[in-house]
Amino acid sequence: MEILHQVKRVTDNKETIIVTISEEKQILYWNKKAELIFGDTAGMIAFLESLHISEIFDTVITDGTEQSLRCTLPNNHCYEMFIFPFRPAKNKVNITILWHLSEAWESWSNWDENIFALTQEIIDAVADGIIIVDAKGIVRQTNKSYEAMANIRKQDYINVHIDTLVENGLIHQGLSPMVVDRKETMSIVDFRNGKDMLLTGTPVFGRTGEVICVLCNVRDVTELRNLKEQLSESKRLQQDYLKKLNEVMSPNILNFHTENAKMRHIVELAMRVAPSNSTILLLGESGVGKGVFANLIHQSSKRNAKPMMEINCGSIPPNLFESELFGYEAGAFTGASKGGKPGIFELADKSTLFLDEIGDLPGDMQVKVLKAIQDKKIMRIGGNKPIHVDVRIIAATNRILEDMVKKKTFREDLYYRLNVIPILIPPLRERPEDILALTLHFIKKLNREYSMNKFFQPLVLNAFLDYHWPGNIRELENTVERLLITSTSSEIPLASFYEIKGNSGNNDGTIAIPLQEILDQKEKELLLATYKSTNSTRKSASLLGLSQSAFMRKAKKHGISLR
Ligand SMILES: Nc1ncnc2c1ncn2[C@@H]1O[C@H](COP(=O)(O)OP(=O)(O)OP(=O)(O)O)[C@@H](O)[C@H]1O
Repeated sequence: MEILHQVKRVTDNKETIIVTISEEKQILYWNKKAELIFGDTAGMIAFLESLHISEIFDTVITDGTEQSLRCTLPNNHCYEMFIFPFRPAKNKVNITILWHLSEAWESWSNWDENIFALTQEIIDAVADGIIIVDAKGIVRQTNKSYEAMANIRKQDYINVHIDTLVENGLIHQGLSPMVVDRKETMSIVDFRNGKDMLLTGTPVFGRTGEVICVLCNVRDVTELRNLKEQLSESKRLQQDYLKKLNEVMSPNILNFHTENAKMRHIVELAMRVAPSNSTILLLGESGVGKGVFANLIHQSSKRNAKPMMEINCGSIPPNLFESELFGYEAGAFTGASKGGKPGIFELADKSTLFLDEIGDLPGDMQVKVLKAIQDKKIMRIGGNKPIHVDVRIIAATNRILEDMVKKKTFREDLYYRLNVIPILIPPLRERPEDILALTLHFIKKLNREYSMNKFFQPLVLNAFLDYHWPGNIRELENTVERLLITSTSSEIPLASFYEIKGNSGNNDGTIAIPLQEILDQKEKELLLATYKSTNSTRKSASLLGLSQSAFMRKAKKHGISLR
């Protein structure tokens, strides 16, 4: 006993806690530090029981070996606990327990207080959260930003082991043990206090290369994640949009072709407005592709599950207008069909109604169409209850509606109703790239349709580029078709183009027909005419003063088929 009291005297001045307990779990003595931390013997016994100490005691007594474990004492500091047997007499075993503050803490607590306070001030001034964990996994320092971010009380964290924080649900996973393990900077994203926190742990090395502590930098990335999600959402939309745009730019979809930059911008605009319900007014000369555009917009809209309804206001007899637009009830007039008939407005419900040649809409119909668009309701002829219609309007005209408004032939109020998003499609002569692209497209298409393999001589393409195409794409398409179908040879010469378009096709007279081409054409005509009349290559050759083989060679060159 005397020896123990001497030990006590020595250890009273130290950080070490020392307690000796009899086999019957009577506390035989403790040092000052133990008293300070546990308060009274009941507190100490309760603490030991919480560690299931009886089992450990049994092992120590029966095996006679020392046991050690790590635990957090009521002062919230982490200690190494050593339990070993002490035999004061034969057949008597007491248990001695020593608690040492963990080494890492010792090195921390050995810091000069002023330096420690200075570090605290520095990390408090940082906007990111900072949390310093020693190599054993015990939280040593936190800064104000971290406390605010994680909504914690400093005392719940400081000197508490990371595992205890995980157990208490204060954090989900500990980063610092992984950093200590791998000795390298690591990051994790943890969800704490309703926020996404990006934790980056950097190991701090001591002079001998051992990890002293881990400096964790914590950043609230909730906003960043939201922005990232928004960004990826907008990227997705952009991808969709680009995909759609590529689809429409690709020659196969809706047969829409363009190589012209201005047209591409117009298509982009059309794609942007397509998903909305806004009314669109397509303007441009006849044959520029207003109908194709209307289709394109409808196909790219949310209404594309139903087909687009189309009416050409320039081709409906005035007396049929109202019934075509709004329909009629059974028996509304003589000749009305029995069951009545829905008009195009009703048929276009939940879809798009394309009002082509809107400038040709008669005055009385202008009022009714305006009312239908405004009220989103129509009344069948002979009907007495309005019918709700959900219709997106696309109107088109090659007329200058402003002039018509000025001349009072087109209602101003209807004009403004329709002119919500005007899209002006330029004439073909203003987009030479399209003349070429469309010509080649139509040649390809017709060759495929008619199983032919015909082509234009390069000069024909030049002439196409020089021609002013008053009828725009429609005229171009018809011209290509006529040239291909009527030509007897596979190679279409310039002369054929002039036959259709006349020399006026050469707008400024700068393209002259090359002599060789005229001669070729004439030679071909002569060969054909002679062969048709004689039906014999030998006779034709002799009439033309050629050898038979020369005649055959020339006929082949001109694509004349010889039976
Ligand atoms: N970009 C294009 N790619 C391929 N073909 C096109 C294109 N634009 C128009 N066309 C073709 O040109 C012809 C005329 O087009 P569309 O009927 O759409 O012109 P429009 O401007 O509506 O004419 P109008 O004012 O006379 O009604 C159609 O055969 C159409 O298929």
